[in-house]
Amino acid sequence: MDALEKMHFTTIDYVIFALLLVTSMGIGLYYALSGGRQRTTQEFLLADRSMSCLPVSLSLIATFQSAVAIVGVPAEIYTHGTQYWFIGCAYILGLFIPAHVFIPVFYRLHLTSAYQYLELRFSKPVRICGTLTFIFQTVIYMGVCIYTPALALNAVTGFDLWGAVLATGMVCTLYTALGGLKAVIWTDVFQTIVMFAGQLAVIVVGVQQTGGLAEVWRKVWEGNRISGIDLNPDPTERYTFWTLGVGGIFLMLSLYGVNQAQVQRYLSSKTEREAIMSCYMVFPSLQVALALSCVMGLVMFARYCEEDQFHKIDNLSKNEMVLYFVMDMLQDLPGLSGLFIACLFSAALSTISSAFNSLATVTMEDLIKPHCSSMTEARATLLSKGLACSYGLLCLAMAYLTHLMSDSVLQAAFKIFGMVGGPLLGIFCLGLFFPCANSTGALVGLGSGLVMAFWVGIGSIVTRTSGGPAAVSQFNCTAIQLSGSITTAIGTVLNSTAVPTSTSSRPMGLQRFYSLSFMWYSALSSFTVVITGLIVSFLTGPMKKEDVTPGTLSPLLGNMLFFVPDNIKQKLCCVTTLGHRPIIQECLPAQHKESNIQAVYTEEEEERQSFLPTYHTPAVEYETTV
Ligand SMILES: CC(C)(CO)[C@@H](O)C(=O)NCCC(=O)O
Ligand code: NA
Repeated sequence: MDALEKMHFTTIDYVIFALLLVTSMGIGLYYALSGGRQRTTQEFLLADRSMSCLPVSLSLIATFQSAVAIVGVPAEIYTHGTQYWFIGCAYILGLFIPAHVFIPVFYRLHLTSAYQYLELRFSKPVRICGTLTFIFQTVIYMGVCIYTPALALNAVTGFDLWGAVLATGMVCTLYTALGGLKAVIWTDVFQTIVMFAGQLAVIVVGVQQTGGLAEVWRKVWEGNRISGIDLNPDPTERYTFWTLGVGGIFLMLSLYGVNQAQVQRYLSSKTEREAIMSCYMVFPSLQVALALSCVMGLVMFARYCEEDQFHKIDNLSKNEMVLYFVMDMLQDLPGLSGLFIACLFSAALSTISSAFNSLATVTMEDLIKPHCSSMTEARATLLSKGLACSYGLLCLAMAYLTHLMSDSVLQAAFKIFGMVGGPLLGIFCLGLFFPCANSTGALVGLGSGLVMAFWVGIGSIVTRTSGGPAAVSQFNCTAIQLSGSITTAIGTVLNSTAVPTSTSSRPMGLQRFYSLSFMWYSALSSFTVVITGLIVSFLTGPMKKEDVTPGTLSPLLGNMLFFVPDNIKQKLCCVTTLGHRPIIQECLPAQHKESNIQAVYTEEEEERQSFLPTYHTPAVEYETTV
């Protein structure tokens, strides 16, 4: 990059970028001064449980759509073709399952932190381990998120790297600490719109400058960027239909099903129905987000595939390409490059603000409150704000750590999600679907899931084998006109063979284990948790059905075991069916009868019943059957 001259921002670009920061601050201040003025933890951490589905859904997609995806996905498409786009298939089950499995249980238990569930279902130590794992995951992830846009901006425009990190970190900390979850959600809405607008603007101008849609299509087609579906079953191939469409489901579940940042948004919804609706509404928006970044990669390819353009971008790192493309193209259109920078930073801000708020929530609810039961609401709220600020500072420190690490940021994010998020997904599944799982099983399971994930994850980093070929050689669209058949033949081979092009022999033994595609990390580690958890539970004495807290098992359990005779089912998992409605029958222990940890059934019960065809029975039915 140093060889290339740095590009420059005009005043209007700076103004647009500043407007993003000022508007976000303004939203923070508005919620600091309106409503309940952020005087209770309910308002600060859960937006008074009053949100409707539209803002919640936009906020849900904003949380895990950071600058990492905005710069990472187009670079991936540019270098390897559109295979990655198949991750869109994973969104179907990846959102449907959270909506109908995780949301109902969490919402009805009236939780604040997702990890409260682990205490209700297992024990306090499990809750604390879950919380610490989440904190670990989020702290690393937010370092990558804040660093990525600053690095890209610095590489291409020479804009001060740490200045950008500091400015975004500070603004984000301030509006998060002042305005609470309401500010976080509404800034997410604003920032998501800016994000879409920025990407769309770049695509429109890009298509125009490349000579129109037909020309872009011709170039990407002849340049072999349109990948057919790759059904290669080899789990070490980085991206195939299986790693993306099936492995991706587990990734999505760990993010949209059990991650505190998302669970907190479901819980802030007015009703359970709104929470489920918001999860449904994520689907189209996430497809749009994916399509925008994939198309941007294609336009980028069309622009640089000519012989004389090729060198401009070919020697850049994957994290710098997109910004170079944007600045190169928009140089004569003042304002538009500013809009794209705003898009990049919007994506980053909306992710780290969610991180600060969810970290403050779990630290308060899971680590502090249980030990200070006498704390006043005012003190607790003040402390939560202090926590949000402290995590803001920690985020800056993490940005520095990321600086020391070098990897494609998209792969880095997926590895973090899989290595740490996967075991968390496993422990929630163990609790929801396996009544016999006990607390020891859960703890050992979580531990072994983490060990397994770190073993393969660190192994892949040390041996540099993270799943298949690192880079496919570039295809040049003019070269194809000259020797089309040869290049097409190479392309076909690349798309269909199991043999990594970079190494001549298949990795064997442990080496092969280390080269597992990172898209499988979530599935691998969550299965490890469930299987180890079950084995240890059986060895140490499975949980007795009377001891399982009501409302902590998935109501779908009965439906899923429809083929098992009722009496065995009852023995197996204390679930029985009454007509078509599964109920958790005999599990209701005497001590829970009037306990407040029983599932909460509100006046929306009726509405919910009509919304979902086969569902959990209201609390009344517990009483009649016990
Ligand atoms: C989480 C998914 C896969 C959902 O599409 C996507 O947003 C993504 O690729 N995220 C990468 C991580 C990030 O953008 O921070
Ligand atoms: Na974001």
